[in-house]
Amino acid sequence: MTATTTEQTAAEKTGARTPEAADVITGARERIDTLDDRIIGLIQERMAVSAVIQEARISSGGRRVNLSREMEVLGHYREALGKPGTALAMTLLELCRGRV
Ligand SMILES: O=C(O)C(=O)C[C@]1(C(=O)O)C=C[C@@H](O)C=C1
Repeated sequence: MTATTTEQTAAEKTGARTPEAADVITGARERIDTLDDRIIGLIQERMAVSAVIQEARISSGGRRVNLSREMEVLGHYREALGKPGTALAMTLLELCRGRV
């Protein structure tokens, strides 16, 4: 690429060394972008449901956080995804807690 142009070839964008590999990667990246949009939508839906629970608990006089339930959620993700699942669940709980 020269200093005067910002256009990249498919191979440069994907890191592939052949046009065939570049096509595979470009198609798979589109699927990943679609999956990421769905995952983000599901996370936003989870945040809204979690807010309903926390609101009900707080307005009934309870606490926002329920640690025993958080342990169940962490265990669920760890069983499905291993150690990184725990980190993912902690991030999800951080996103979901304290929005009420
Ligand atoms: O299940 C609950 O009791 C919730 O409040 C939901 C939730 C969650 O987002 O999973 C959020 C906060 C609590 O500390 C525990 C879990």
